[in-house]
Formats: sequence, structure tokens, C-alpha cells
Amino acid sequence: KRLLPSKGKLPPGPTGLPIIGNLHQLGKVLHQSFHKISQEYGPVVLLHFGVVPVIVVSSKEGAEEVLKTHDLETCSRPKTAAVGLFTYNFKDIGFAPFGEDWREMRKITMLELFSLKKLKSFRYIREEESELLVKKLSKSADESETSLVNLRKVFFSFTASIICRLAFGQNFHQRDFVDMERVEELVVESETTLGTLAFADFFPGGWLIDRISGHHSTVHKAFSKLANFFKHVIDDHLKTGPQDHSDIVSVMLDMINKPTKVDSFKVTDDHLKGVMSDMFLAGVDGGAITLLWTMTELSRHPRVMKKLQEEIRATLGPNKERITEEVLEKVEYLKLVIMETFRLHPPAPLLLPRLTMADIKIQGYNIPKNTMIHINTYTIGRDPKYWKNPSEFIPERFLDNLIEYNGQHFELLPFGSGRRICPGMTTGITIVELGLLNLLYFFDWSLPNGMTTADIDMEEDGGFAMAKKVPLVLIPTSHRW
Ligand code: HEM
Repeated sequence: KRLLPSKGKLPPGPTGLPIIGNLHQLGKVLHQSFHKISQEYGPVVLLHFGVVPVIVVSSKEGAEEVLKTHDLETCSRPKTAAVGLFTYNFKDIGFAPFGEDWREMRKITMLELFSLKKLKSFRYIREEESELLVKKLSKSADESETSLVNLRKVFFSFTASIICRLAFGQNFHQRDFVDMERVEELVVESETTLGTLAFADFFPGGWLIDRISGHHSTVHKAFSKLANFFKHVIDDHLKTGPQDHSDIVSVMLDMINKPTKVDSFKVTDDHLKGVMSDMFLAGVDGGAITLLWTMTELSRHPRVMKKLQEEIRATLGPNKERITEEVLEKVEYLKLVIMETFRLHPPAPLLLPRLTMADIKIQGYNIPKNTMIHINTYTIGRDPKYWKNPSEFIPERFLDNLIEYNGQHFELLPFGSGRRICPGMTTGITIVELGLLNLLYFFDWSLPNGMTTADIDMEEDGGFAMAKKVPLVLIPTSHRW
């Protein structure tokens, strides 16, 4: 507590050890460790990561105070070494401190993601990639009645193909510098490294321990693979001559090469690569993880799977050749299933950490300036105070309330809230809905021979994202009408 100068009452928390603070009390999966600690110490907890004070907020009311009442005072981000490397010195959106760089990068990305001019082509890309997904799965299903499909690989290559076409203008079915089979590795390795705690961030001189333990070299290896991929994408744009503004990379390259106003904000190479890092990691991971947990829960709950497939097939009618996005509005139960998945498996369970820019009060506790805050949406989604039978997967619970995931309801925050809410929410949710619609309309799904629903592994893994540790492997059968 001496490290956190405060005139008022500080939140409670477990007693730490000298120097390392509470680090020895944390496991590899941070949101689960925080969950256990909050069950004992309450919804606002003070911990020390080495010499750095960290507050964990695990209640709807606390989250609302941080993200709404004090949104402005808490809308910066703490800096860590690995993040600095992957974001080209915080020149991205997700980890940039509050200020001009963040504001400008966010503006450019939002304008691009929601550009009216591109709505039609974005929609075409998503629909075409969904058709390709169905073709790939049909091939597996036709080869053998028992052919196994690793859905983690399928979902990562599906979301990566879409994001890379929307944001980078790269169609990987026509390029050979990225192996779509290995894209999952590239994203998961980068994301996990990015979210791992490093000694350098929490102790003076901790960089030495990181070098000896090999952490430093692991981070640099993962980063160099990603940097090499970005280099190919940028070179490819430069080769084709004047930029056509069809994607974010092209728009930003033009801003770097032809700044318009003398005094205006200068976009640099680092801004471009920082934004590419965000799009690739946040965009691909969020969608793939949501798809994976949804299919996992559906496989564990045959009643829900059956009801959802019946709704989808009744709404779309028989023997459709392809699915277009306008039907998304009509499949109500699908939305409830996704919300229930978000409640139990929020893809970013701690959102991204915030940093206070002034002294504030949360739930009556003093939180001084420059404190790191984590919101544990995993605990909030399982809190019996807000949810009846919280550990059960019951999509119908959302029929009785008006809760949505748009950042206005603090008991369900899969995309965060406030100034730093996810700018890719609409894109992300459309990819997830369209992917699931195709999978569930065209195929019936079963577990590998000899496996029962009780055998499905639910173990979590992860850094910033809640990955599923063991891949989900299922058998697709083309649906016969
Ligand atoms: C289902 C898919 C997705 C989920 C669940 C998700 C979730 C999140 C969450 C929880 C945050 C942190 C918000 C906060 O700190 O309050 C975030 C931030 C962000 N997301 Fe997403 N996301 C998804 C898809 C996407 C997509 C498709 C893109 C871009 C193409 C994207 C780009 C970003 C960026 C740039 C940020 C940082 C925003 C900032 O700090 O200002 N996300 N996302």
C-alpha cells in the first residue's frame, strides 16, 4: 500500500510478498485467478504486480463507474514492453495512451470500417468467404462420413481471410506468402506472447530475468514473424503503384506519402504497422474465438443446437445455394445463442487494461492517478446477483430482459464500453453470425465416435483473449432436405 499514495480508503486485497507483490498468487489464466481472488476479497480488489499497483473490478456497478462515470479519467492504457514491440511503440489504437495518436488512428479506422462507399464490397467479401467455407467443409463431409474437422483451424482461417481482405486488400486464396493453414499459429502465438506478464514491466532491472528465462527471445521471435507478414502486405501495395484507397493500408500509405496540410497530424510507417497489428490480432482473434465457443456450447447442448437449426432452416427455407446477409436480421434465436456465449466466454475477459489519468473513486474506494484497472467481465457474466443459474447455458434467458452487448448494459460487455469500446463490433458480429448461419444451415454436426457431450473439454487458455485450450473436433454431414 506504500506504493500507492492515497489519502482515502484503498480497496482490500491479499497480502503480497516483498518485491514480487501478489505475482506468486496468480496462475497462467489471469481472469480465473482474479475471479478466485474477488470471491474472497470482494468486487474491487487491489493487487501488486511486482511494484505496479493493479485494481480488479468484478461487479456490474463497478464496471459502470469505471467505463461510464469515469470514462474520461480512465480511458488511457498502461504500457508494457511486449505490447510496445507489437504496436510499434504504442502507435496503434488498442494500446495507445489517450491522446492525439490514438484519436487520429481510431478516426481513420472507424471511417474505413464503416465507409458507406465500401459497404457493398465488404458485404460481398464476407458472403464469398462464407461460400468458400461451405465448399471446404462439404469436401470434407463428402470424402467420408466420419471425416473430422478441427474447427479452431477452420475459424481462424475464415476470419483471417475476411479481415485481411477488408483491411489489407489481400486475398490469400491468390497469394502465396501466407499459409492459411498456419494463420491460426501466427495469431495465437502473437496474442499469447503479447498478453504474457514480463518481469521487465513490474521490477526495476526485470529485463535481465526476461533475458535469462528466454521470455525476451520468445517475444521477439513471435514479433518478427508478424512483422515479416506485414512487410509482404505493404510491399505488395507499393508494387501496384498509386494507391486506390480500397483498404486501410492503401489509405494510410497515401497519408504517409502525401500529407495534405502542413501542420496536420503526421501518419508514419509505425502508425500504419501499429494499426495493422490491431486489425490482424483483435479482428481475427475476437471472431474466431466467439465462433469456437459458440460451436462448443452448441455441441454440449443438443437441445439448443436442434432448436437453432430448426429456426434457421425454417426461416431460410429448403435447398438454398448460398446465404446472403439480409437474412441475419430474421434469425432471432441465433442472436440469443451468441449473447449467451458472450456471457460465459467473453473473448477478451478482462477487456484491455485501462490506466487512470486522475484520482477517482470506485465503489467508495480511492483509486489514485496512474493505476492499472482490469474489468473482469468473466466474473460479472457468472455473478448470481445478475444471472439465474449462472453456470448453465440457457439462451432463452435473454428473452426476458432487454440486455444487449452494445456497451450500454454493464452486466454483458463483450466489446467493452465508453470511449475505448471496440470499433470493430459491427464487423465482428456480422462475421460471427454469417459464419454460424452457414455452418448450421448446410451441415449437421456430430461428435467423434465414442465421444459424449460430457467429454468435451472446456479448459481455457490465454493472454488478453480467452482461447479454448483443446481444439474442437467435430464431424460435419451435409444436410439432406
Ligand atoms: C467478435 C469479435 C470481437 C470482439 C469480441 C472484440 C472485443 C473487443 C474488446 C473487449 C475490446 C476492448 C474494449 C475496451 O477496452 O473497453 C476491443 C478493442 C478493440 N477492437 Fe475489438 N473485438 C472484436 C472484433 C474486432 C474487429 C473485427 C476489429 C477490427 C477490424 C476490432 C478492433 C479493435 C480495436 C482497434 C480495439 C481497440 C479500441 C481502443 O482502444 O480504442 N475488434 N475489442
